[in-house]
Amino acid sequence: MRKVALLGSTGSIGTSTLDVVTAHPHRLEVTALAAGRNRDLLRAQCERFRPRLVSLTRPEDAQWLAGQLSYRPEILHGMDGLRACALESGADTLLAAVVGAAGLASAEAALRAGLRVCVANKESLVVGGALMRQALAAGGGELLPVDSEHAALHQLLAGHPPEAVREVRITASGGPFRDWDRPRIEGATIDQALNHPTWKMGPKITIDSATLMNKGLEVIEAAFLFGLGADQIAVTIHPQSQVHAMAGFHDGTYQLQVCANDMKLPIQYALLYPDRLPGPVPPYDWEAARTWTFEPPDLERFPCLALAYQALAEGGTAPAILNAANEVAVAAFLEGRISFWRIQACCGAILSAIPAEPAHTLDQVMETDRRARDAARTWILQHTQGNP
Ligand SMILES: NC(=O)C1=CN([C@@H]2O[C@H](COP(=O)(O)OP(=O)(O)OC[C@H]3O[C@@H](n4cnc5c(N)ncnc54)[C@H](OP(=O)(O)O)[C@@H]3O)[C@@H](O)[C@H]2O)C=CC1
Ligand SMILES: CC(=O)[C@@H](O)[C@H](O)COP(=O)(O)O
Ligand SMILES: [Mn+2]
Repeated sequence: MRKVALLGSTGSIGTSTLDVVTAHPHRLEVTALAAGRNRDLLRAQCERFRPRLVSLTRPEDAQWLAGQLSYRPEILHGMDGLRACALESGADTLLAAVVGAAGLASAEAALRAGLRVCVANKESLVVGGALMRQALAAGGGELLPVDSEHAALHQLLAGHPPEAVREVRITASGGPFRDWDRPRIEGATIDQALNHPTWKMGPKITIDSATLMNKGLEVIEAAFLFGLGADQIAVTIHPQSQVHAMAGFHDGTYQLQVCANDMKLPIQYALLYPDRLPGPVPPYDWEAARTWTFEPPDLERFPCLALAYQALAEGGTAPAILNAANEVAVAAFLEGRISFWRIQACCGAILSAIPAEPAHTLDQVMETDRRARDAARTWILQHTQGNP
């Protein structure tokens, strides 16, 4: 029986993870659940899964929850609560599904403690990828990707020596603006940007998909997960989201990974690895007629992808700087404070303004994250007085 601490249980990945757990009652058990502010959903999840440790962001919500439950788990809050859920619930597995850099410290701590860490929270690898790998080496546990493209690569690269691989390709749907011209993209509304063509996800990653920053973050994520250089990781636009990644070998051939666009598949892959069991998603329907198309990305209309390659090439804290600027800019866009096009402008400005340094410690990386967030907030104030 695998004992799972689930951080980010109230989100899109979190709820899909609980569907996977429900489908495998003899293999998976929840020992801890952590959420941000959605206390009503967390309360229902607690009654259903009875974790012994629970956490919410705010102390007042933790106190509220304590008065609501029909049993008495330990209820904590804040970053300490996330960390305790990872380390002190008796879990041997962490499913890291918090959104943003807020998920880094708990994922790193779980790796250092030797857990199996299943990472959906790509920002933790972008911000602290080198530190996560050090923690993995020190703890002797496992790091398994949940992001669909990286779970696909994990499957494709298994059994191939690194020297056999010429390149990997991750696919991108292209987002809702794939065939829009630049003036139209510049003025895109919040609702238009949240209208993802193929995946139902949380708001932050959905905006990242619309700018293609999601694919940029995923290029950096792949570099840390698989020890690849920027020149070995390419992006192909595939609007149907059925092929998730490709491995290209030196003889010129490719292997592709195909499955339905349902995150329960990579979640189950990571939780049950190496076992492959029937789960909540039916086998792929090859009897249905399909058309798959592939095209290169357009960096002029989607400059965030180029910024991510730039940050990966600079190395050190550059990916953390880019991620912090992006988190601030996406939040500002979702609050109607900046236009869609300013997301990339803000990210580019902050990446250029703050010099990258070698990333030695978690504290140093988080301090860089704080500085970059402050700089992004200032940039937004300076560039948007009365004009998003
Ligand atoms: N959704 C998807 O299909 C995919 C997502 N990912 C990645 O997985 C991660 C989660 O994405 P997704 O599920 O879509 O996002 P959601 O916005 O749907 O969920 C985010 C979760 O994180 C919680 N949370 C946010 N901030 C904190 C915090 N400071 N402390 C504790 N919990 C917090 C939220 O709690 P609450 O809602 O209670 O406030 C919620 O449970 C992201 O990094 C994303 O990039 C990767 C591939 C696919
Ligand atoms: C499901 C998943 O892994 C997401 O990261 C997805 O890839 C987002 O869609 P885009 O391909 O549009 O970025
Ligand atoms: Mn993905």
